[in-house]
Amino acid sequence: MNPSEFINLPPLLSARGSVRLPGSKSISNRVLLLAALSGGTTIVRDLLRSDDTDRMLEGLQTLGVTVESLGNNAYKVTGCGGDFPVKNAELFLGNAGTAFRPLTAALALSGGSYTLSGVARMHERPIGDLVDALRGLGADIAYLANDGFPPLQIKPATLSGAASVSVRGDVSSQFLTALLMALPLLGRTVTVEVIGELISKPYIEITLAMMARFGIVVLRDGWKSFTVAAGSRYVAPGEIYVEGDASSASYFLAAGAIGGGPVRVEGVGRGSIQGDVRFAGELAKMGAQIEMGDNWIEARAPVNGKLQAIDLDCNHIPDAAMTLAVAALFANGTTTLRNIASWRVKETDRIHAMATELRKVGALVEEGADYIRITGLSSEELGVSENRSAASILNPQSSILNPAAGIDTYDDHRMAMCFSLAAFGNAIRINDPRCVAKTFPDYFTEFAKVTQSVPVIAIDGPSASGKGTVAQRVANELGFHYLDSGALYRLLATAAMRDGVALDDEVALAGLASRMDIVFKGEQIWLDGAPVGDELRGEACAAGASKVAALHQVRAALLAKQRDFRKAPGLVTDGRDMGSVVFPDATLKIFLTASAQIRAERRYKQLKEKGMDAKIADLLQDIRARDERDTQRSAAPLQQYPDASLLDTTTLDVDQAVKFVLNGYQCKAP
Ligand SMILES: Nc1ncnc2c1ncn2[C@@H]1O[C@H](COP(=O)(O)OP(=O)(O)O)[C@@H](O)[C@H]1O
Ligand SMILES: Nc1ccn([C@@H]2O[C@H](COP(=O)(O)OP(=O)(O)O)[C@@H](O)[C@H]2O)c(=O)n1
Repeated sequence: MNPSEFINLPPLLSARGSVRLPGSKSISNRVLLLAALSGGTTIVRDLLRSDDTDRMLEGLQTLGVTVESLGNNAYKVTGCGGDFPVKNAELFLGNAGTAFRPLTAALALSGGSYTLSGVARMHERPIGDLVDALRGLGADIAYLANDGFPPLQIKPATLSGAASVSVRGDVSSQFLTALLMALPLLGRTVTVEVIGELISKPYIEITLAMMARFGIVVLRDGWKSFTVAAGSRYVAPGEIYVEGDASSASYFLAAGAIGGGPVRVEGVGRGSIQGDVRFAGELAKMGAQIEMGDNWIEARAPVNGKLQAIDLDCNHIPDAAMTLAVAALFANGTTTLRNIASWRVKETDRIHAMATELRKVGALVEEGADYIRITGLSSEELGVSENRSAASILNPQSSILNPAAGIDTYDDHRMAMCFSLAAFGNAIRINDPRCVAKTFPDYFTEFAKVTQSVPVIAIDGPSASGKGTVAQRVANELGFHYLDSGALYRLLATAAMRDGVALDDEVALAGLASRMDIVFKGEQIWLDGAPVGDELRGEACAAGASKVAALHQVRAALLAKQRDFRKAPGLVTDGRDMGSVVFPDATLKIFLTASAQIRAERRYKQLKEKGMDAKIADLLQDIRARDERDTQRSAAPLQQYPDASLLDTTTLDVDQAVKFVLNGYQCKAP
């Protein structure tokens, strides 16, 4: 993990498309262990390849189990019938709870000497309740650091023959899962009594369903006790398919609900054994339109475009509930997610992490021991009309996120994936995005495929080529916002001259650039509370602008200010580096030019119309000087980049130029 890495997500306009989900982590790791504990071979298809499943695969291989890759996420596991060939081993299991807990139980009952360790966070995640239960069966397990926490030392033991064992169910359901999966190794009847209210019950359903696929029927009394009968042995099912990950589905379904949709996930559906498919039903309670087939689910925005807050007990969807917390940003009202105490002992303290990061994007959040309450930004507060899409409800200007700071992800894959949804409100930076490798290494690529960012038309070119005129006309035609980026450099030159800052004092100019308070109101521009007059359009100001624009720190200081203009439904912008630096992912890039002579004549006419004095020869000289400076500087020089279309207006009128851009956009628009 490299916390200094980040991914910048552009502001998103809509979501549409379909995603084939990676295999479920919970099912993958259970299947691998059960296949290893079985007699015979199992072909596992659609296995998830991720950090957590890699830890389980490595662990099993270290224990002498043969696992062969068949390609295309298929593996052949040759089971050892519960008797691991390697009797002395050290296992490192990263932060994979679904590997650590079940392996602890299986190894404790298997008669070898093993140490199990993980990353620092794994050593903070409690395991005492499982160890206590295993000790109740006679297992010899010692804590190598702190009591109740990994790392662990397991030694061969004389097992006690106890007919029943109890385990707490209210901290992590993985303790019960681990015990149940290991009990058939004892070869006698044992009953597990659950103490306390069992949390995350759907994960126990997955455990029972998987054990059944491997030939073991667990007798149960509701959620209170579970019995594995004498003579139960795991039998390899031959071939088994891993379902798509239902928790991973939640991000895409929420994207469909927030960004219009339809977004379809393939790999889970009505026939799924994973509890997290019930997330779709909870999203429907927020107003989303949901359709479901045996092996797919599809989500769209509510009919009226607005998600509604909910008050929900999330015991049945502990992981996917995190997605609801971020969806709550886009809902009217206050959402309360209850019964989520288990969030506190996951990859990180998820209640605290979620609260901290949601506040960064402007939400009002209340954090409790086992609940979180989130108030997003309602359309009433923002004056958004009824028929706008849900994505427009979160007004980007209301966001208090400092893009340079970004969203922290706490080495928690779900934090990273959840917060990608916040980009429906505003551009967002996600720190350490590679933590998604825990369960979904290609997440951001897949997310980009089904989301459409707010479109940008970037028009770059030399002075007086007609960029501003064409850009404004195109913006009007499309109903998009318009940014005259040159105005920012002109305003900086104006402010510098006003404050007596030298036009080559890079540090002072960069400071001034980041402090400037700029408001565009139609044709009128305000700088630090005062309207700016026609002097902004004069060549003296333009020459000053071109000088300050050559300074790297100035350009860096103005970068975020320019990107802030990218708002739904779209942006048309003109300048020198719009397509190359400021909006490199622009939908359409145009390099607009004309001969220097024509440009000087146009500028002359333009200045005359404004009643300003000028001479064509002087203007031609100024334009050439500026062209030279703008193209030769090292910071974001003016150039026609290969991905920009050339539009030479020397012999074109404005209407023709506008048509060229509109046609180009129509061909590229999402
Ligand atoms: N294709 C064109 N043909 C003729 N005149 C144009 C054309 N495009 C723009 N103009 C005129 O040239 C002048 C300079 O255009 P402007 O948009 O200010 O250029 P820039 O933003 O590139 O400096 C404006 O008065 C505009 O009406
Ligand atoms: N994106 C931009 C826009 C303007 N600029 C600088 O700011 C100066 C004035 O820009 P402008 O767009 O207002 O100038 P004109 O093209 O309208 O003459 C340019 O000569 C550039 O040096 C820039 O460097 N990058």
